[in-house]
Amino acid sequence: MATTPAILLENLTKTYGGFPAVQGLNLSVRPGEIFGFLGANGAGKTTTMKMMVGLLPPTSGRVRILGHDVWQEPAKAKRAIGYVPDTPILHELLTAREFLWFMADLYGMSRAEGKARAEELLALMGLTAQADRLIRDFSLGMKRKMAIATALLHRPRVLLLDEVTNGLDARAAREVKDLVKAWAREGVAVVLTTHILSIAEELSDRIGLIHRGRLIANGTAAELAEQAGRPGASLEESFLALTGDELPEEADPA
Ligand SMILES: Nc1ncnc2c1ncn2[C@@H]1O[C@H](COP(=O)(O)OP(=O)(O)OP(=O)(O)O)[C@@H](O)[C@H]1O
Repeated sequence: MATTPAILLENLTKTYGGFPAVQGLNLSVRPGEIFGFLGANGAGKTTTMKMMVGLLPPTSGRVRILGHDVWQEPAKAKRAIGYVPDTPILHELLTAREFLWFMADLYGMSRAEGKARAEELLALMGLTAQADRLIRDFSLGMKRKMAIATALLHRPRVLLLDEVTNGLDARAAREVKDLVKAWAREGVAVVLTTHILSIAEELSDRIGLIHRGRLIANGTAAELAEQAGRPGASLEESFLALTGDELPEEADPA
């Protein structure tokens, strides 16, 4: 029997006042798979991510997380999702530790479980020494690490990471990339957007290219080069060729 996809997008469409930001997206991501979602500025990546998390209602189409429709069964779907937004939203007047306790409470974790998980994640993100400082006084990178820790509190099976290495120094970025690989090995499905093509190339099992709201290519970096008509090309060359002015046919959903 085929495994239920971790993430399934069916004909997902979003129109902002007549402007088609995302058009008829079909995509399936397996448990344990890392899917890199690439596209130029304004291509529709963040809009798609927000629809996947249930923050933005689609104009049409649907999103299923482990078989649960994000809009019909929001509690079941959202319990499976960890989301790191491109702009982390944190409670600036709480300390790092307090914020994680607060979020654990919102997830319905017991106080003991929440506290233990908070300590584990503070240590994982290298924030233990800063745990009693106000988030307001954190650097951009430290705030990003807090957003990652928060997304992991409830041990999600699906991780949606929007520009997750933004603001991280080289060592922290390396650590986060290694963590993403380790989570995928444990069966977590990961979708990540990034403008850094080397990150997409290193981490992704499969890469999807969104251009003007449409998924125009989908496959490994080598397959994208084939789809661009340039076998052996680098991901950068394929990206530039595929997102040039001529619109290729829409990619097959995987
Ligand atoms: N709330 C909104 N109202 C109107 N248009 C919007 C809104 N949010 C996004 N858009 C438009 O939808 C398109 C897709 O935007 P989106 O933020 O999804 O792009 P993106 O691929 O994430 O871009 P970037 O790489 O620059 O973050 C853009 O043309 C943008 O201007």
